[in-house]
Amino acid sequence: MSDFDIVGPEAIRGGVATDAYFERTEATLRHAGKNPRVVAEVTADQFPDGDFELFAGVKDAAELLSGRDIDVDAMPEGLLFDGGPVMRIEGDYLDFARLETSLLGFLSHASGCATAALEARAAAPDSTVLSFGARHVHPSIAAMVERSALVAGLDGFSHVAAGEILGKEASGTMPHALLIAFGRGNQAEAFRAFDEAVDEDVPRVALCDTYGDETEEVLQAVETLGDDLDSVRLDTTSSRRGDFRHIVREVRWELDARGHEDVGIFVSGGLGPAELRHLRDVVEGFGVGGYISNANPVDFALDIVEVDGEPTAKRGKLSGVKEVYRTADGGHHVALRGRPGPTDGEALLEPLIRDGEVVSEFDCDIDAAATRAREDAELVGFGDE
Ligand SMILES: O=P(O)(O)OC[C@H]1O[C@H](OP(=O)(O)OP(=O)(O)O)[C@H](O)[C@@H]1O
Repeated sequence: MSDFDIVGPEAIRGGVATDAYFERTEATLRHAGKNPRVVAEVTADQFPDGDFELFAGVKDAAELLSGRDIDVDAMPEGLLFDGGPVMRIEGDYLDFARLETSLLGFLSHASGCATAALEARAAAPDSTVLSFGARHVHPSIAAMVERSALVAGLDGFSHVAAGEILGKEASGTMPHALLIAFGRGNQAEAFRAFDEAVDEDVPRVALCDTYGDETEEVLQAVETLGDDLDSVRLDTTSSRRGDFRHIVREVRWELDARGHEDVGIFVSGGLGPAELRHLRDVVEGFGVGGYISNANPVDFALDIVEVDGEPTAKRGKLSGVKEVYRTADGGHHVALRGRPGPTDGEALLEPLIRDGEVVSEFDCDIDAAATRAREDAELVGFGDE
């Protein structure tokens, strides 16, 4: 026994992280002396249908595709898509055939998590929303989950190692395990020890649902930490939840009644967009886990659409090299490259790789992607009820 069952960066970069049929394809084409010049496009749906999703995973895709003798164009991370290509690769087929498996994995999974995170963001635009879902997925993809959440505009995330990769600090306060380690009836002791132990810049957020009634544990936290208490978190287990909104409002009432209007209320545990809409006016923030980390990957495919300059495609797919456009009214349009697009349309695909190098103007910054996502989501009306 040794090591974890994880496909590592070198296998991905080297193209070993591929489906076996690409190895057979390479062998067959080489045997036949064929290596056509192709254009291939990554698409989910062929035609727009009004169902937008958020594009993510481009930074890792660029890392995978760089250093190859191919040209790549892509939508920047953080734009929304609805039919037509999000990425286009042009080159000799054997230069990228075996990369399809990892390429689609990078884009599909990240875009699925980012889209779910954007649904959460849109459901509570004025609340703090944190990503808590790393615990539900394989640790090797935690940074992908947290990055996708940030691209969607979430305010933070919980995973420490992901934070080191992303250059951002993870946030979090206390689990039930801390309260249980101090023992039933000793919540005040736990809150006090936490306050003494952790750095001053860590918000004092007391978890108030471990053994007793939420209101009682909240009042214990207030009595213990006084003005140092920043917020309380209610993670009431589903079997005891009843009317969660009522519980939250009761806690708010009792805090206010004692002059603690400034103590925020955070909630977590099994929350998705519907729950966020239901609670957003009575809490300051949410921890959202599985709704984001367990999201279905987007069903991207890579299809050859041109061979040696001639349009072609498997049936069900559209032949020819395409452009996608965003119009001023938030429309998403697909048209053949070189044909007129919509008059007020902005072409969305940008050069990503030329001569094997990632083009310096292509922006893979997380914060810039989040800004794009916010603006584009507003333009296309994502999440409007
Ligand atoms: O339900 P999700 O949206 O996926 O949220 C992820 C987790 O965040 C909360 O954990 P907490 O730290 O309170 O859990 P603990 O009981 O392990 O302390 C909640 O109980 C969930 O288990």
